[in-house]
Amino acid sequence: MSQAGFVLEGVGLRRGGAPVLTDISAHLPRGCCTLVTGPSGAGKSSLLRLLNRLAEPDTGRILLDGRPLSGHDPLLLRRRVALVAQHTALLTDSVAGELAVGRPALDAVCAADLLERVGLGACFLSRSTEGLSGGQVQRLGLARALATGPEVLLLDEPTSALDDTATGLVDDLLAAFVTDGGTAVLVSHRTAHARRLAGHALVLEAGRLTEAGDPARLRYLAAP
Ligand SMILES: Nc1ncnc2c1ncn2[C@@H]1O[C@H](COP(=O)(O)OP(=O)(O)OP(=O)(O)O)[C@@H](O)[C@H]1O
Repeated sequence: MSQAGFVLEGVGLRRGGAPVLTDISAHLPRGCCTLVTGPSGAGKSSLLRLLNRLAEPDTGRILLDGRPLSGHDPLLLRRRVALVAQHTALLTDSVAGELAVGRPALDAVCAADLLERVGLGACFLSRSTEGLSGGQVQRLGLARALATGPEVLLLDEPTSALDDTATGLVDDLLAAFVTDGGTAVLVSHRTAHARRLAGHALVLEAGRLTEAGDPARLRYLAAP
């Protein structure tokens, strides 16, 4: 029987003539938050981009619920598997416009609710994107991803520009997303994330998978 969630089989990726990911085999279960951690440059963001076909592996393959990702239409896949990038690229000049990128038919009540959930508040709905702070743009990126109603959220350091209060709010939102049956893949350096959110963790070092399993048992996360 196929495994629910993502399965990576011998995945390799090269960039600029050098290996970025080498022979990664792993399971990222459905209905769970998987933390992807490891040192800077280990290949975490590159791995995330493979999961919604923003990049394609050079070797091996990735399955989602038993079906090769290469057989999924990339645009349809990205509605189900939404990426919140490390640095959100704004695509319009208004907050409402950004949310509509994710779901054009989004009504004002739902849009206001999304902004509340990420801690921006409904008052942001009438704002221009000009002048938003880094932390506000980061939360708008998360709201934009949630607007599509994704099954899977891919999150690349989603709280790197946030203070402790806003980080706690985003963590609560992610925990609720997973409790409601969603699947999350979270790239983070913060071990607090592992303790609070992750049911499973992968450690990448120099493009290789060096540990996988219960975050509480991983050597990398136990290091001071
Ligand atoms: N398009 C590219 N061309 C050349 N090298 C690349 C490209 N994309 C990624 N790399 C290299 O691949 C390696 C992994 O990058 P990646 O951004 O995936 O790491 P990361 O673990 O997410 O790092 P960080 O924690 O610093 O964000 C790095 O050495 C990076 O320079």
